[in-house]
Amino acid sequence: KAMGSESRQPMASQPPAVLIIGSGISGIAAAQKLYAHGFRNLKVLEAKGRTGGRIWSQSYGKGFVELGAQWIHGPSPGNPIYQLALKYDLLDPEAMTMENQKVKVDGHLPLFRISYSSSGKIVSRELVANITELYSSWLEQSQSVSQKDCDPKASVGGFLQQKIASKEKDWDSANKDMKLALFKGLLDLECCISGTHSMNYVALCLYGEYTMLPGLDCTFPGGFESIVNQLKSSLPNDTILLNKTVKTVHWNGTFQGSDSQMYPVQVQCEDGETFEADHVIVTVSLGFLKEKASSFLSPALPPNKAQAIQNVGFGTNNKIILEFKEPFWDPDCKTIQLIWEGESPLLETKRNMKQDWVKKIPGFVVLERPERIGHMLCSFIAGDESEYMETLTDDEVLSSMTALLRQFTGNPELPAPIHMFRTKWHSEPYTHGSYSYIAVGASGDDIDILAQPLPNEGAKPLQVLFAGEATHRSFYSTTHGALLSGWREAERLIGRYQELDSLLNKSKL
Ligand SMILES: Cc1cc2nc3c(=O)[nH]c(=O)nc-3n(C[C@H](O)[C@H](O)[C@H](O)COP(=O)(O)OP(=O)(O)OC[C@H]3O[C@@H](n4cnc5c(N)ncnc54)[C@H](O)[C@@H]3O)c2cc1C
Repeated sequence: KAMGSESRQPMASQPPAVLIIGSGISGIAAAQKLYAHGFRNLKVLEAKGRTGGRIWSQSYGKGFVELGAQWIHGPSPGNPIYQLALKYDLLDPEAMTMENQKVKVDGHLPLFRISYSSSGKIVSRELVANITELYSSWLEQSQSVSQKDCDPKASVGGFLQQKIASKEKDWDSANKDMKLALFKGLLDLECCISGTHSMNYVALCLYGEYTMLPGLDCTFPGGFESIVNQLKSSLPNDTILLNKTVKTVHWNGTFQGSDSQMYPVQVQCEDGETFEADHVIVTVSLGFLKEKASSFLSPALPPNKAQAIQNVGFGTNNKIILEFKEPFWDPDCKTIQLIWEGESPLLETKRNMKQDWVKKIPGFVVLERPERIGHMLCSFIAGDESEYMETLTDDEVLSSMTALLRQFTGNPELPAPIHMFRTKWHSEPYTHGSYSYIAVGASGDDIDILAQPLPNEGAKPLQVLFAGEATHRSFYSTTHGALLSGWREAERLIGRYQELDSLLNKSKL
């Protein structure tokens, strides 16, 4: 008998077979919730040799270096990652205080602790503070643009450029160039936050759809992966199959399983192994779907879903993490800003990638817990320059970064870093970028369409379900959005079987 049909057996006598593709936080969260609700015929198929996906904590020294997600964004009661981290006691005491949870950041950029210019000078703190304040207020305005009066072709970059251009006229020539360079750096930083090449790609009308939670961002002393490991520990050991790359999800079919039962879905792996199932939850990244959607599902996705995959944006943000024998920054310094003189957000500059890719780096974050991991600076770089950086050798990146720091600190003798980590999220074939954003031309509905299961109705509904950060309308691009999307799809299945079980019980009365 085909499983998943209206007449299927209740859970207790015939557990539905559920496959989850991907062991990132969304896949693990879906598995954990389903297992907790009695789903015992459950497998997670993961292409890589590790779980966690874009949560990737590399053990180093006596601590961890985060190659993927780093901060709990908005650690407060509304953030499920934070709530779980509290439950499992995974945070430092200061991250658990009420004061921390109440801080309202509202997208305001923290002021960089020290700002160097490309001519090796320290830029006045007052100037940096003024420009950062102005920029943050415009950014806040861009988040509250009314959708009703908004031109659908407008971008956040365009909105900010207009604001800058309108102020530029009043600036005297003495520090006009420095102000423009400061704005350019802040826009480059915004590209890292949004995971895009240019803020001109990010839709203005929907910028406010992303919901920012209160709370001062915090990190996991035992690595972000400690939360994945906690959730994973509730599953039997043989639930997650690593190095199991899914090639095609065949749905709307009739496939015989090894138990001789018939199933509507068959998942075919790259190594030739097949798995039959009643339901598959696809949690692969939007980057992977953009690349592979046409062959990943058979029959192909309905046109509205294929279009939504194209419409929603997905870009690259990478980290370059440098370890120094001794810090050249002050003990209380948490961030270092780089300001490229001569750059302007109002000029479209043609880049010579080989020499100019570093110009996209807005600065550094000083990594916490140096007593465990050494003296580390982490820089971020987004967009085409970031993807170009991935093509360079480690030696090339390291020597460019050393030269960059020597130039900006004005110290040609600055010792070179002793170690470097850098990510290549665009070249990762099972991620193909970093995270999603709402691109110009997309609508919030596109995200909802991405999340819609297939088919939605009929005799065998919910064969293919979709989770992952890009399917969460207000928390896309984050770990909490990913987690909630996994729970959402698990609950969709749980609800379905509760309905069927109650129908069956009624018919027995
Ligand atoms: C550099 C960087 C910094 C970030 N910083 C933060 C941060 O500070 N805070 C925050 O909240 N978020 C941050 N994020 C975003 C966050 O990491 C992601 O939103 C979240 O981890 C995504 O989880 P997911 O389960 O949706 O996807 P993933 O973690 O990508 O999981 C999908 C899984 O599917 C697997 N897969 C793909 N294709 C196949 C296939 N064909 N067969 C089998 N398996 C497959 C992948 O290998 C992967 O393990 C950051 C991301 C990056 C890249």
